[in-house]
Amino acid sequence: MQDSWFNDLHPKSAAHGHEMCFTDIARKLKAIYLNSEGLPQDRIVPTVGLNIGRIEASNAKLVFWDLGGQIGLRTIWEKYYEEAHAIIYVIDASCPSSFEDAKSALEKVLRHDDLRGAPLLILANKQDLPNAVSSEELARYLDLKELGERVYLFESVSAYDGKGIKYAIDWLVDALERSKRTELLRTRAGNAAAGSI
Ligand SMILES: Nc1nc2c(ncn2[C@@H]2O[C@H](COP(=O)(O)OP(=O)(O)OP(=O)(O)O)[C@@H](O)[C@H]2O)c(=O)[nH]1
Ligand SMILES: [Mg+2]
Repeated sequence: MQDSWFNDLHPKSAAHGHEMCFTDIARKLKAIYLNSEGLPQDRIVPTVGLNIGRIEASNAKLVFWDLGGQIGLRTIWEKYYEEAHAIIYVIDASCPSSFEDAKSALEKVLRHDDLRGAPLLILANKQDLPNAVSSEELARYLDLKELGERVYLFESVSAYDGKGIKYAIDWLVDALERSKRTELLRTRAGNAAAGSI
């Protein structure tokens, strides 16, 4: 899972959960939406703190909080939940031995009260590799019981060739626009701004 970000004219956020590869996805997003390459692939290292990325997609300004997926860093994630508008969770689809861990970490994310109603985008990354499983297969492997009423999408992507990324982000922008949580967080941000005048 990685992390993400959103803020539009009215603040919008997406927290991202991630299981490897979020940073490369963020790099690809910048390449697609900002015509900028970001860091070269060989300069991307495991994320320890927080990387912040900003893009504009479908007239929404998105702010991504990219968090490290290493086990020892996951306790940091929940500090970002309350203000996140959505969750992007990136899974290395070419590495089935990591799915069990990805599943239990994601279930914990989904059980957290502070993320209630946040749309969930699960990216089955590394589709450029021949052994990667599709988003449908990944959904079957994970067999998430915690989805409840949550709006979610499993999508096959590759941070290397860009496959699926634009579709996934367009879906997320649409989900955010329809989300009650977005409304709630915007109202809260508006009230906080008014209170500080
Ligand atoms: N083949 C392939 N490799 C990828 C892809 N995305 C990321 N990688 C590689 O996978 C490794 C991990 O990528 P990162 O983007 O650092 O993963 P991360 O999720 O940010 O990792 P943490 O920061 O530790 O949470 C790097 O060696 C990347 O080059 C992809 O779509 N295809
Ligand atoms: Mg990273």
